[in-house]
Amino acid sequence: MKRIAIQGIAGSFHEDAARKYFEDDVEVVECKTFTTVCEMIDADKVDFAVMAIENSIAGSLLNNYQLIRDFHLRIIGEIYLHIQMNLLVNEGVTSADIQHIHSHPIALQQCMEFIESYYPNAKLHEKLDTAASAKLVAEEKMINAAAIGNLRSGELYGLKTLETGIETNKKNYTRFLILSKHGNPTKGTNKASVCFEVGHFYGSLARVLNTFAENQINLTKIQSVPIIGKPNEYTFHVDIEWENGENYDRAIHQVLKSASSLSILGEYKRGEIQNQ
Ligand SMILES: O=C(O)C(=O)C[C@]1(C(=O)O)C=C[C@@H](O)C=C1
Repeated sequence: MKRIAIQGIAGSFHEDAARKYFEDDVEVVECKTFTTVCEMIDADKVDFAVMAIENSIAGSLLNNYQLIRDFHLRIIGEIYLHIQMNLLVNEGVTSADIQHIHSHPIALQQCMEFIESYYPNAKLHEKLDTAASAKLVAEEKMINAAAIGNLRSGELYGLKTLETGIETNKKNYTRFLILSKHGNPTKGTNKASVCFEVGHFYGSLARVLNTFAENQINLTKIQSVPIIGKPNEYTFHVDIEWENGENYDRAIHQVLKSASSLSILGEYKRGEIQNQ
């Protein structure tokens, strides 16, 4: 059984992602912060980590890009999870009783339309993860509060579901990266995450991007991450996909000539977004 570090506790979406990717062959190691997650891999206390990197509504988790670089972690895979949110309460609690709503900040953001329409006066409480909110509402036997999370967290902590599918946009996906300390060479890779820096002159970024295009490398994401302590300077993180591995190798060799630095954070098999 593989030991997997996640930020959050059992019942969180991170646990779902870990179970789905490793087909339930997991012992989840709960961590309070993403930094602890990275420390656990670094200290060889876990085999892998699962880390959210972006959500289709809330956007990228910029700090996680930084952590992956700081800890020199390898990206060995990815998984997309369709995120459905639910309003969870203790037995006997009705919608009229709800004055407080607890959840992860991104989960609250994903349900803002529902909250503003039905609970405009509720006090929102940001917690470390959705499952921790469900656990808190259950353990404290709150009778004027609800948690927002997945159905499993409700079952796990004994809450009932008052409303289901309360996310604003039904096409709500979170992409999770699978991280390890030592990347194992995998066969059949068709995607890579790389990061690079370019000089401050016109066309420097365009030249790198053109190199990918000229080699038929499909760019699926570009994210600039500020370099701390260097105002107006950025590291560019890109995700790229290819049909032919030779094109990828050639593109990387050519990019090395125009970027001032380049790191390959991982080569892996692209995850599929399953349309619901
Ligand atoms: O709180 C959780 O359950 C998490 O796994 C965190 C998290 C996130 O970081 O975005 C994961 C998926 C959802 O987008 C909402 C919250």
